[in-house]
Amino acid sequence: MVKKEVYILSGFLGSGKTTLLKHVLQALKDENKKPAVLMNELGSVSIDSDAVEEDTSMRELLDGCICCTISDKLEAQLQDLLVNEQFDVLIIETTGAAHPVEVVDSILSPLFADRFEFKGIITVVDGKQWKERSQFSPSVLHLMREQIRHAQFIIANKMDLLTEMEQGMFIYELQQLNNRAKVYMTNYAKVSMKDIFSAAPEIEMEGYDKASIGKHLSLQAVVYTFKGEIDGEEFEEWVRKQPDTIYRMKGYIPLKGKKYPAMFQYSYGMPLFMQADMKYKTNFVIIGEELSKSDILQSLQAIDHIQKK
Ligand SMILES: Nc1nc2c(ncn2[C@@H]2O[C@H](COP(=O)(O)OP(=O)(O)OP(=O)(O)O)[C@@H](O)[C@H]2O)c(=O)[nH]1
Repeated sequence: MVKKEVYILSGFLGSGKTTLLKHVLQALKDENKKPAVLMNELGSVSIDSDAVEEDTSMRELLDGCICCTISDKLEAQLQDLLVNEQFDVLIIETTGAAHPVEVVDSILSPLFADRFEFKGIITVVDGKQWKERSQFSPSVLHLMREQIRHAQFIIANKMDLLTEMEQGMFIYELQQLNNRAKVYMTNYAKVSMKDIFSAAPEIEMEGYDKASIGKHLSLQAVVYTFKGEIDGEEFEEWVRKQPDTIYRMKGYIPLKGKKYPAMFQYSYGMPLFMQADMKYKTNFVIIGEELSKSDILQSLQAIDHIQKK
């Protein structure tokens, strides 16, 4: 089955994400590719959905930020799109207050490992907002930096509102934060999408045991598929031993004595087990920075007790 390409549009409130979305949709149509859009708004009413024409499949996640309150709903929406809609490329526009890595995390969910091909995060930065960033709180500043840091493509937008000197400074500062991303200077987010579409996919998840996020992304994903049974205590011990550069783990763990594999969630130090009510594939995804893939796979193999017949 051909995997569907996924792009995440990120960027702080008002930076120009919806403006960019319109260009992206037009460019996809010009290439005869059918887009689908998933939009997330903090409020309970969507304001931007008018940007999407009626012939494009769209789902909306309202009243919450993808990253915290409704990540389960996001997965349900992704399932719904896969089952009910025909499309080639999925664009996820996140709320300006979202951390993009949390969204990548859902795309990399074990549920979708063989359906989606993650192509990258496109972050829009408002040059004027950036210039005046000292007015923002430390946590907002942190979020803006994170959105820039994790992008594969940076749209340095609203250049019309900056002098040439300021533009130079802006690009320099963006590159200080992320020198791996491609940076485009734009007015009204007008960028050649051909360049972005033709870039290599960021994460390949073929064969489940092989997942590498592209050379220029600091995040990595490792995927393991359990083949035998897992002892709960051994697994907890394994989790405790992992480095704190692991931000996220998620998957279905075939615990000894349980009918179905249990759903395991871990984010920023907090582990959580949930009973599943059906048999999911026992894929387990680990996302972080500076991970040793071989150590992770070997240590998981060591607690994966495959029954000998
Ligand atoms: N001057 C100027 N205005 C721009 C530019 N790009 C976008 N805008 C305007 O900035 C405003 C916000 O743009 P949007 O595309 O709605 O931004 P957004 O990131 O989707 O906003 P949220 O959904 O609130 O996060 C709109 O009024 C745009 O017309 C630009 O390059 N220059």
